[in-house]
Amino acid sequence: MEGGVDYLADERKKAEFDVQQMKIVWAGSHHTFEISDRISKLVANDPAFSKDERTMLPRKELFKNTLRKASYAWKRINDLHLSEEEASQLRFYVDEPAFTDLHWGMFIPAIKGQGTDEQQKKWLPLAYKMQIIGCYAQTELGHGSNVQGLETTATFDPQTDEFVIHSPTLTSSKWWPGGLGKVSTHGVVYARLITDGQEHGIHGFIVQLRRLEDHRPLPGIIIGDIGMKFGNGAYNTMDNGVLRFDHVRIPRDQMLMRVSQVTRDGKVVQSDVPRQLVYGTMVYVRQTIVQDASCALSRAVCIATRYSAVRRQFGSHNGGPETQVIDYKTQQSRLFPLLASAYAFRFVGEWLKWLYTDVTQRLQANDFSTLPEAHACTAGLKSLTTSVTADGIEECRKLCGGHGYLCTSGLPELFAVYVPACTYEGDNIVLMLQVARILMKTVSQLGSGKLPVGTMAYMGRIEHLLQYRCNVQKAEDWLNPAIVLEAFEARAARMSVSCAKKLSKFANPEEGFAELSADLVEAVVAHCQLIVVSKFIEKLQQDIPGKGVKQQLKVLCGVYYLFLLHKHQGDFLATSCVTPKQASLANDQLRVLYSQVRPNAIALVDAFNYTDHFLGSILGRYDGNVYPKLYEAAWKDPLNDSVVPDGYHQYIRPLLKQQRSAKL
Ligand SMILES: CCC/C=C/C(=O)SCCNC(=O)CCNC(=O)[C@H](O)C(C)(C)COP(=O)([O-])OP(=O)([O-])OC[C@H]1O[C@@H](n2cnc3c(N)ncnc32)[C@H](O)[C@@H]1OP(=O)([O-])[O-]
Ligand SMILES: Cc1cc2nc3c(=O)[nH]c(=O)nc-3n(C[C@H](O)[C@H](O)[C@H](O)COP(=O)(O)OP(=O)(O)OC[C@H]3O[C@@H](n4cnc5c(N)ncnc54)[C@H](O)[C@@H]3O)c2cc1C
Repeated sequence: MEGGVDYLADERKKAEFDVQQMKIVWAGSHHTFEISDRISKLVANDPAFSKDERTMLPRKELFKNTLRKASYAWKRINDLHLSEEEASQLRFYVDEPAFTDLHWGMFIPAIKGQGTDEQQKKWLPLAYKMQIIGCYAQTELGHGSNVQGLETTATFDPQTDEFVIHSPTLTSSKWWPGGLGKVSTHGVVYARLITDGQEHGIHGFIVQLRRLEDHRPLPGIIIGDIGMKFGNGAYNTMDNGVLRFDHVRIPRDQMLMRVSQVTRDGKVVQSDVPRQLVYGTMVYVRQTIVQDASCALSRAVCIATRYSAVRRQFGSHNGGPETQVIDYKTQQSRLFPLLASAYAFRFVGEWLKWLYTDVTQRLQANDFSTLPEAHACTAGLKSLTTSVTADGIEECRKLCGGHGYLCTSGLPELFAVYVPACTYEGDNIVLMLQVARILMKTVSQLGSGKLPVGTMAYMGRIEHLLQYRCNVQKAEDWLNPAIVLEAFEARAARMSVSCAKKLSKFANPEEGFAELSADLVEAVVAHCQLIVVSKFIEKLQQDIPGKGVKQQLKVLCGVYYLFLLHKHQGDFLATSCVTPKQASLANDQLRVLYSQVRPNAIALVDAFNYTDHFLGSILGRYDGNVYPKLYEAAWKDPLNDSVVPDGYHQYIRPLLKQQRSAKL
């Protein structure tokens, strides 16, 4: 502990639950806790992983530093014989976006999901040993969301048994892929398959981009970085790239052929797996993004909560200490719902990981029935959780007042790194509209006897949900999970049915869908919030050991759903799911829950088990020793290297002199 002082020690004494057990609940199991605890400390204690000056480095130095860290991380992974799980934790705690994220997170999964057994056998060992480094090259200058609109072509040449990869227009230049700009030797490149003059849609191809001998681009390839992105440090450690092909030839067996095959004579043969598997890597990554959302949000909340307990303003009586800002009800009403959301996203992320694993096992057994559910849940939850997290990080910055705006608070960089999550892996609105299509299809099939399944199963009780009347009489009734679930189900179902009714009035359904798309997005938000609420409630039905742990989670769950109910009162009232009186009782209960969170707030963020290295924030320091450290850090800024700044003689002195002579 810094100087032996723990400014948050009193706060920690107030905790009413077993923090160590909560750490295990947060991590998911003893096993994952043990690994993340050990690896996060290993990274934190290694000066080679220091991130002190990241926001002050010019781009070239910043990038070189990232290369150094990534190569050192790889060395540590090998020297210590880390398992795949430990290695991925190590990369996570190094906490610096790098080409390795795309290599392990998209290139390898794309080959695994879309390559045949033979292709996997050939490419995966090279990738696992990092003898080749790969990226995921899908998006182009002209098209990202509209994957079917990509323009890069892969034309089969039966003479040579090769594909010719070509960028026919400027807008067909690949644009954005991470790791592409300066590092990747290979890419899974998405292109329009053409055989015998006929188009066969978008497919993935493994294309070598750089020579393995000297890293120079292969003939016919133009490649580079797309330039600086938002924020200091932040995502600029990543070499998002541009790539153009001029009739580049690759062997036929480098088309990923699990979904469709091209034969020696140029025939396209469809496998019995659905075409949508070409989108499978995106489904995988969207699922991981939901888990990442809870990490990013919890990190911001940890900083804002600790600082809110350290910071005091106003309210001193008889010379006593001023009020800790965490005791202001307005501060609690902004902070505690975010704390509750971090826990809610953790549990829904855990569930989504289970769903994804289940779907993958079914796919391997040629059962494709749950693919639409996987698509709807990953797309919807990715959108919901990233939007709330991005806004939540910014709210945490405001909760930290002026000091939150300093880079040393860690919040500006966290925000800058995080916000593109609302765009990459599918723009959040575009993904919501995907879920809207599935919701509308589900509603339209309700009369056909086909019962909705999975997270849409509640729609099967549509008659009941349309008749539903909430019977909350007093504030505490809102603590009953069954009542809450029904209210959320009825709201989501009624909003979907209302959209479906309006849609049916349009002669052209596509026109109707476009016209009503803003309403549809609101219905999807209601549906996705229901999923998160229901998974939190399900979590509470499990056996959760540890003194007071389950009770704290019940309180957080209540904060999560009652905050949503309060924020979206308009929906609940407009659909007559609750009365104004019941909405007001919900808000009364919410205030009671805030006061129950208050004494446990610091312990609830300690349960994330983040090291000071990972948090990267003076305001969020474990010991709360904020002011001396802020003061100390200011003097490390390069601007303070000299007492008189560079430029004084050139600009300041003449200015002052001129004013002096004007006065005389
Ligand atoms: C981490 C940092 C790095 C970042 C990396 C990146 O960003 S990488 C780049 C990330 N880039 C992006 O994320 C791009 C975002 N854009 C897209 O994903 C697609 O272009 C689209 C989904 C918006 C439209 O697709 P489309 O033009 O094909 O048109 P359509 O809407 O007519 O759908 C046809 C059918 O397919 C179904 N279906 C759709 N997707 C999936 C799926 N994943 N799975 C299963 N199924 C899916 C859909 O439900 C429909 O089913 P139905 O009704 O026939 O039963
Ligand atoms: C940091 C970062 C990293 C990335 N990494 C990669 C990578 O590794 N590999 C890769 O291939 N790509 C990558 N991308 C690209 C990313 O996947 C795309 O930018 C993303 O899918 C959004 O597509 P877009 O840029 O075409 O947005 P656009 O679709 O042009 O979006 C612009 C606006 O139009 C709206 N809009 C678009 N279509 C519709 C519609 N049908 N209905 C209503 N509104 C609509 C959107 O909501 C948005 O407001 C990355 C992007 C970023 C920012």
